Amino acid sequence: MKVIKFEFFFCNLFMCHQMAMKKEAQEKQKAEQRRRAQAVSDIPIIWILGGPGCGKGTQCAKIVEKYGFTHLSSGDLLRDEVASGSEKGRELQKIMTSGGLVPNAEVLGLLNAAVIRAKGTSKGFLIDGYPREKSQGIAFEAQIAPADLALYFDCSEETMLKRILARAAAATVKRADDNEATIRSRLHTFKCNTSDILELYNEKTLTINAERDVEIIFMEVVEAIDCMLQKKERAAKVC
Ligand SMILES: Nc1ncnc2c1ncn2[C@@H]1O[C@H](COP(=O)(O)OP(=O)(O)O)[C@@H](O)[C@H]1O
Repeated sequence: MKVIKFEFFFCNLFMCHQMAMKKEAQEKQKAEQRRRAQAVSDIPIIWILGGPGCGKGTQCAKIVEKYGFTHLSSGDLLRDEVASGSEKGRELQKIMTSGGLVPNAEVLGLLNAAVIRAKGTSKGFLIDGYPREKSQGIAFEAQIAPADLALYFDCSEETMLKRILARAAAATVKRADDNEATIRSRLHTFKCNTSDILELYNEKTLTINAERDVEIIFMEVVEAIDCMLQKKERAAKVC
């Protein structure tokens, strides 16, 4: 009887110890996440939203030229993974050529790694093509850092379709997803998720009419970024 009690006591002690260790590891992980988020949140983060062919790429190039920000395109990061020829890349390619969304864990992992690589020298991040779903935005802000601004390039479906078809016809290197069926599917995926994102991030989103001249659109972009940078600077002084 005594032996059983003794064993029971040690078994409980062992379990308590295991639980305490697990809790400690979880706390450490949370603290590390907070530390990383703090380090990144000093750097401006801008989400670039809009459907395929809305002109995000053109505006991102102009923003990089003016502000020297780091441009991270989720589509480019995924295409790099596909080009690496890995098993994971082959899986991703299947989803991408269907016009659907790849699992967020993959995209966020690639973005997170790219942010970590660049954060020591970056003046700001342009996160292009992300979030594509409300849940992606929530995961990004919890795991990387809050976004300071979202720019949504609003464009009609006909214009986007026309632009991508024209771009595909002129391109020397064809993208596997630039055929009419996949473009329609990409437009559909975009349409299904965007209103939820705009609703959740309404306060930090500027909707820009992307059917106009590139330079006129860029003037609006610059105004929004300058305003955000001033706000961030003022907030840093108060802290
Ligand atoms: N944030 C994301 N979440 C899930 N899938 C993504 C994301 N970004 C890109 N992708 C995948 O990569 C494909 C190409 O993305 P992208 O180059 O941004 O093209 P698009 O011109 O359609 O915006 C998308 O159709 C999708 O399959």
